[in-house]
Amino acid sequence: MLRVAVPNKGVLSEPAQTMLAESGYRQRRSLKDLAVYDPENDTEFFYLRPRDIAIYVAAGTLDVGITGRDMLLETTPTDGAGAVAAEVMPLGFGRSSFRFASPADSAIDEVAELEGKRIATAYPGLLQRFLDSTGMKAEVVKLDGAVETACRLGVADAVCDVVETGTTLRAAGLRIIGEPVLASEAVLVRREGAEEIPAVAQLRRRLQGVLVARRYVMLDYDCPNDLLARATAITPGLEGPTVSPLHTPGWSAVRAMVGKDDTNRVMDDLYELGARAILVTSIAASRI
Ligand SMILES: Nc1ncnc2c1ncn2[C@@H]1O[C@H](COP(=O)(O)OP(=O)(O)OP(=O)(O)O)[C@@H](O)[C@H]1O
Ligand SMILES: O=P(O)(O)OC[C@H]1O[C@H](OP(=O)(O)OP(=O)(O)O)[C@H](O)[C@@H]1O
Ligand SMILES: [Mg+2]
Repeated sequence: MLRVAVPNKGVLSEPAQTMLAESGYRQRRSLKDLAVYDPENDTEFFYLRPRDIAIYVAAGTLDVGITGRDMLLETTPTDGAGAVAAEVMPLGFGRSSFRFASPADSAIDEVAELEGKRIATAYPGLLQRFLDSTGMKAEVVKLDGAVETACRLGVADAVCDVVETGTTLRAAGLRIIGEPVLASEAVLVRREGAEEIPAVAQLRRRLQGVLVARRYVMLDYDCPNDLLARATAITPGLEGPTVSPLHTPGWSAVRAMVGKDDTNRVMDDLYELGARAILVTSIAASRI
């Protein structure tokens, strides 16, 4: 049986469950469910705090888990002793960055000026690792959340926190300083060195299938044969586009996968070239 850890709360919880459901796994019906068994896939899902997930996976009590890259690194010991969890694949949601910010009216506007200052964070391990790697000395003030308020209340001179839109920072009168310490997103984690088992390989393929279905669309168009070489250079597809003859002599039908973000540019380019009947359809699921 495969045992999988899923975030039970927070911003990662719902998208993680949606992705697993789209991958064909049964998910919990009620927010109160602590675990769910999916008999069809012989897989049990455990709903745990994202901060704890890498710990269960490193211990080997659960085979794989979904958590944030920042949470994984925060809970990974750096002393080299004992088993650790490692990132297997990024999952494309829960994107955020971990970065420094200081009060907009303060004199601290560069990372180097944090030397000797008090920095509040809910990720003391990540912050300490950054300080050690740069040789900076600063006092790490460990908080549990709502870190943005720490400067206003006088317990810190700056913060190092999770930023997505920056709304929370701005509302607290803070401004970003320096480059991100880490770019994070939800990731699938597995015990480092664990042997590959078929159930994990299947889960990975299914998650990859959802990622592809989300990132690509299917593009169909009709193209005069003398333009085929140029048209298929615009839509190379993954392995290569499917080209079939149209009933009308001198024309072909072309089918290729295209990155979702590129769809309109590609359609414009094809139309200008002379392709017609350009249609886009979404992909519901895939195995690549
Ligand atoms: N606004 C956000 N947008 C995207 N990802 C975020 C956002 N806030 C947090 N995250 C990510 O979600 C993960 C877990 O954060 P979450 O807020 O769920 O846990 P927490 O802060 O430890 O717990 P809680 O907020 O329940 O006290 C982290 O990997 C973090 O990078
Ligand atoms: O840049 P933004 O889009 O504003 O998002 C970032 C905020 O979201 C998270 O807070 P959360 O709601 O998890 O509260 P917490 O600080 O108590 O963890 C994070 O800790 C930031 O505070
Ligand atoms: Mg939070």
